Amino acid sequence: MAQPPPSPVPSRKAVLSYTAIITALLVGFWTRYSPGLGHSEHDLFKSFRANEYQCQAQGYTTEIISTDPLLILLEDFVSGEEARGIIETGEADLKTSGIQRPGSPYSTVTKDRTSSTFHLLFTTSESAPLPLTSPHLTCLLSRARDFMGPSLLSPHEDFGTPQLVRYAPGEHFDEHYDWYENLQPVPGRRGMWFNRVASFFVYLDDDSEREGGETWFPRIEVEDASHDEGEDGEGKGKGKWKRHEEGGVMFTPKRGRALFWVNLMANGTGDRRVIHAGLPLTRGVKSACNIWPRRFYVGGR
Ligand SMILES: O=C(O)CCC(=O)C(=O)O
Ligand SMILES: [Fe+2]
Repeated sequence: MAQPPPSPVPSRKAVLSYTAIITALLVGFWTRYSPGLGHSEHDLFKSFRANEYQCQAQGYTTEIISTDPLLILLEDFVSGEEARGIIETGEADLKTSGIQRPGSPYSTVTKDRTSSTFHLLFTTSESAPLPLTSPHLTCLLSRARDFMGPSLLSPHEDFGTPQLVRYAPGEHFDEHYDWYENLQPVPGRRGMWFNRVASFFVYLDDDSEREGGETWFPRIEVEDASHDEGEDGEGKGKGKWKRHEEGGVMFTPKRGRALFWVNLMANGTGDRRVIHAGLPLTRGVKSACNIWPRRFYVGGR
């Protein structure tokens, strides 16, 4: 007897295999070619936390300290509630930062400012990665994105992993750059590279006992405040910043205060003028948050 012709309807097994293959291809394509995490801070916020926490509008002020390189001082950039939430999110994971080596987040260190020779960078502070699922952090990141605007941080670029840092008395952070000497691979995205186009350094706590711990930019000069002491003797910086005796400008930590600066020059190379340090904390505690917006490059170093 003749065999019946093969059925034109694919078997159940075949349909399942096709579906599995197509899904794997789609996932692979997404992982490799999707542009950054994009609005991850908004998306994560919306999807996980919308019913639990609403971002509050935050009226902050700005003061341009330097236009070239661009360095801006922000006041009230984070609310007390957000600052407390961010500290709570990261503090259980704080670990001694220790000595950083090449390839680590701070791979570009020069202590003598004239050579680009690698020196070991020393920080005695503690640090912890901050998960993007923290609602307070996502509110801050979305404010940071709006502050930068899409020409400096395009919608498909992101903030990588923000970091909580904490200093105890005697702790400091040597002079360093936040940008990398070489482009870094974007984990999980073959062919995608990044560098830290700018930095936000946000002070998160207030400690009436605190002394020291200023953030110092030795190569950014401001007009000498001593020419204009004013009635309070605080000079033009009004207690927010002042000239360092060895040159450059240093900023006093205060909750809500933040520094924003641009790390990369127009041609994409790191700007050596934004070298900075965390001066030794002599009393109290200092907690802050690093946010490093990433510029993406496709196709290699
Ligand atoms: O502690 C400071 O004032 C600066 C810290 C810093 O620059 C960093 O963590 O990258
Ligand atoms: Fe830094």
